[in-house]
Amino acid sequence: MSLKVACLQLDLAFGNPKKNYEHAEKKMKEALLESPDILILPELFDTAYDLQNLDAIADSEGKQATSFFSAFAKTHSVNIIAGSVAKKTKSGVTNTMYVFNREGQEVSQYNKLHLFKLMNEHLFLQPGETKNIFTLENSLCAGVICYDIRFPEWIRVHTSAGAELLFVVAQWPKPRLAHWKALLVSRAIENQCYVVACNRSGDDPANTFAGHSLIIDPWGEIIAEAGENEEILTADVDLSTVKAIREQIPVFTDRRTEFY
Ligand SMILES: O=C(O)CCC(=O)C(=O)O
Repeated sequence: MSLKVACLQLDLAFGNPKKNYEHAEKKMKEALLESPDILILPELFDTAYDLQNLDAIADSEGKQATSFFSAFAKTHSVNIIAGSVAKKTKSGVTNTMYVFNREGQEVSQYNKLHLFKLMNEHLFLQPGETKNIFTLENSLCAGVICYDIRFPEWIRVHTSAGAELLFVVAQWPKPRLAHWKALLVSRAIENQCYVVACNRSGDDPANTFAGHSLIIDPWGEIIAEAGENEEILTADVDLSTVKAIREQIPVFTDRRTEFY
């Protein structure tokens, strides 16, 4: 089965959820002109990296994200990986990915498991504790957030449970663009899965972001790559190739887990 995915590589306003929602809605409508099956937004698309002000600006219990994306998905009959949002809960703020299907139903919610100390996330955010596997269009998918891609064992937990399509949402800084590409291509090759990775563009007071959202096939070939600026990146992913490659080089059944 072939699915058209559309990564919305957005520039984000620092600490301004209202502006970011308005901009995201405009870009989501623009993306619909290409009739995608799945829209993907970047990490913390609502607040950007304004961690110091999260208490004031984070989305209380994710209510805004849930109502906005659920309605958009249903109205336009499109699946949405709603990037991630800063979700305020009684026990702190989480960096939370929401996923909605075409009917507007929430099919998954995931809190970033690995917090990135280099950008002080651990001082402002609560880490997640559960994995993120869900079904869209009868396909088993997984979703992770930015720094998570440096942990191959975490991705393997998802693909060994059957995920064939991995979504990555990020605010990955430009100085480590080479890592971004190498890590994503490696995750695709070793897990023999599609990787659809949506980064942000632009900068904030402390960082310049890399852009270069990527869509990679299960052989590790980059089938679409964005530039540095805002862009809607689309590609068709044919999930039958996952099965074919997993049969050709059966790494999942060849694993010797008794030794590791
Ligand atoms: O691992 C990296 O180099 C970047 C990670 C990051 O920016 C994040 O998780 O927000």
